Amino acid sequence: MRQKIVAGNWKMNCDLAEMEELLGGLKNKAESIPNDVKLMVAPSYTNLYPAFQSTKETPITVVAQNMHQSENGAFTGEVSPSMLKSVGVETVILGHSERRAIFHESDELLVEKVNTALKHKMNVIFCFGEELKDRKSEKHFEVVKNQLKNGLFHIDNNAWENIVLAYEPVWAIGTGETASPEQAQEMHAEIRKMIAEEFNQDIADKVSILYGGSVKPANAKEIFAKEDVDGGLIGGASLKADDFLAIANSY
Ligand SMILES: O=C[C@H](O)COP(=O)(O)O
Repeated sequence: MRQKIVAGNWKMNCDLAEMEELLGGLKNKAESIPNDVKLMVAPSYTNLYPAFQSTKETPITVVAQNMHQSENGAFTGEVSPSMLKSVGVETVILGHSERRAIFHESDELLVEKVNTALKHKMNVIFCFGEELKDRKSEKHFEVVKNQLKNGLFHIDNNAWENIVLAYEPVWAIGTGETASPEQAQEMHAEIRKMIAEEFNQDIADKVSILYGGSVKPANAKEIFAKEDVDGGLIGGASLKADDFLAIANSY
């Protein structure tokens, strides 16, 4: 049975007071979500420790949106894996399309980040997804395969225990345009096939694959109903407690 996950990526939103209000709304009703759904939130760096403290006795897991690939050193503005772990964070999102596009994170850099995270026994939510031009030219499977091959498929078989995948077609992120449940299912099934070919069927069957891109209370149920979709990585809709909980309750 694969772990179902609904994760909120809060991106560069919420100052401390706003986050506390949002977390308060989630904590009030977090017990209402199905037991087999793991609820995660990814606040900004400055809010990680207060979020961790505030959710200690709740089913909510706090994760980081990014981290540096080095342990420490002269990297102004960066945060290392041990810094994250020291404030209670065990999971990090890597490879988000905004990191790739705006901050020029390459596959090579992601290999380093993945290795560092695994070395520190952290869990990784590895994001990838094609752009609109790739889908229009029917290169979406190829693009996704290359992102996985070049950024993630170097890991050992046993490292898969610490990996969650998040397929996020760039054209669906923050645009209001969602991949159809069929498009999501088609890609997720293909990803599992790629993993079975490169690793083995058992790994492919066990890894959770989340869908991300304009998931909302109105469309979550249909998307989550698909066989190979194991949850969602939610941006905009995770910033409203009721919407985020409604998405988690769509299972
Ligand atoms: O990490 C989350 C994704 O970028 C999806 O964002 P969105 O739900 O606002 O489209």
